[in-house]
Amino acid sequence: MCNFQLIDQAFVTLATNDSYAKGAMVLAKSLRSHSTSRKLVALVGPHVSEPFRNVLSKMYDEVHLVDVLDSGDSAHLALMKRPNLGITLTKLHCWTLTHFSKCVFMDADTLVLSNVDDLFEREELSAAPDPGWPDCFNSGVFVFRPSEETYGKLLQFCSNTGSFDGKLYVSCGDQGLLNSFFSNWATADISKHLPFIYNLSSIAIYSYLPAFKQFGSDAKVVHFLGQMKPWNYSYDPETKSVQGGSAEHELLHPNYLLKWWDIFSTSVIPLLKEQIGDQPFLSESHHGVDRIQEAISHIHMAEPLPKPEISSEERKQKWEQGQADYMGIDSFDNIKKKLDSFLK
Ligand SMILES: O=c1ccn([C@@H]2O[C@H](COP(=O)(O)OP(=O)(O)O[C@H]3O[C@H](CO)[C@@H](O)[C@H](O)[C@H]3O)[C@@H](O)[C@H]2O)c(=O)[nH]1
Ligand SMILES: [Mn+2]
Repeated sequence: MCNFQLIDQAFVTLATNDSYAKGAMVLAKSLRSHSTSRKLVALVGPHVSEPFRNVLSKMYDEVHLVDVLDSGDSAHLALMKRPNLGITLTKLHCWTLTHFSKCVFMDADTLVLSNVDDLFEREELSAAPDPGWPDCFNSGVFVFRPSEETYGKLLQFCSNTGSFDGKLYVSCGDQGLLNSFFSNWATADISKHLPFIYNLSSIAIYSYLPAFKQFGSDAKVVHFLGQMKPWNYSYDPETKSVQGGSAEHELLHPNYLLKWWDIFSTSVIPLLKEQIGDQPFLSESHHGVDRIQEAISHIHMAEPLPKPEISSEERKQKWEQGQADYMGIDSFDNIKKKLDSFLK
């Protein structure tokens, strides 16, 4: 393969805040340690703090600030019509990276377990099936060709779709949007179906354990899909153990969660320390809102904070976005209880 092709192609990710930026850092490190020959590009939103941006700049070949509110293009217009499209529109910006001929988008909550440069042999739009509805692709890993024309069409599609039904408050994830846009993915061309091992989501481990036991060791990319992200847990580097979930996190993420934390603590924390000095990086609870929650929980001493109640409509929406609360209300035990009550 000639050199030109290598610098002409890139892995692209997105982070709109410091938490997802941590994910992007681990992703970059995992791509590099499996010797990718492609460029690494991060799209960041304006809420990513400067120290985090600096670290991203060290790990990525290019870091692009995407401020949809400030873009002055049709993305801005689409946002005016549908305010909940913020992060989705930021993700769509990857199509504007036209100095590359082909790219692979990877969610910031993915982790590479072996070299996946062969993905660049695929065409737009290649992706793996979504575990929840396999006739849809999961938009956590996909191959695409940057193009102003496609970008324009996507924005057009985005601002038109849904506007006729007046439900402007309904949040619109990029996955639904991309599946509607690339609507013949399920049937048109099997070469655009990536094997599931290129986007193994934790939810599949949970729903088809025997298959995971058989094929899990072939996984090339793991995707921490859902509400609990690796950075929401805490880590003890002495014992190399992860805390914060219930026993089910063992089932949900097995060793992948440990792998994520191992990379984060050995390769990312030192870079963050250079920027912001010593901080308790081994747990998210020391940042922002969580810090306040932590302070309150100290006042109540040993009493754990009750989880905020969520309405069944909100819960349904979260399920629809692939964000079931597996550690809490949607735990295996609770689901089993519900099923048992139906079967009685
Ligand atoms: O506040 C946010 C939220 C998301 N992201 C980025 O957007 C991606 C998708 O969000 P994520 O929380 O990873 O969603 P998932 O839990 O993976 O859920 C699903 O639903 C999303 C919305 O449709 C799709 O983007 C995902 O690919 C799909 O797996 C992230 O990885 C980040 O790259 C941010 O930068 N900031
Ligand atoms: Mn994801």
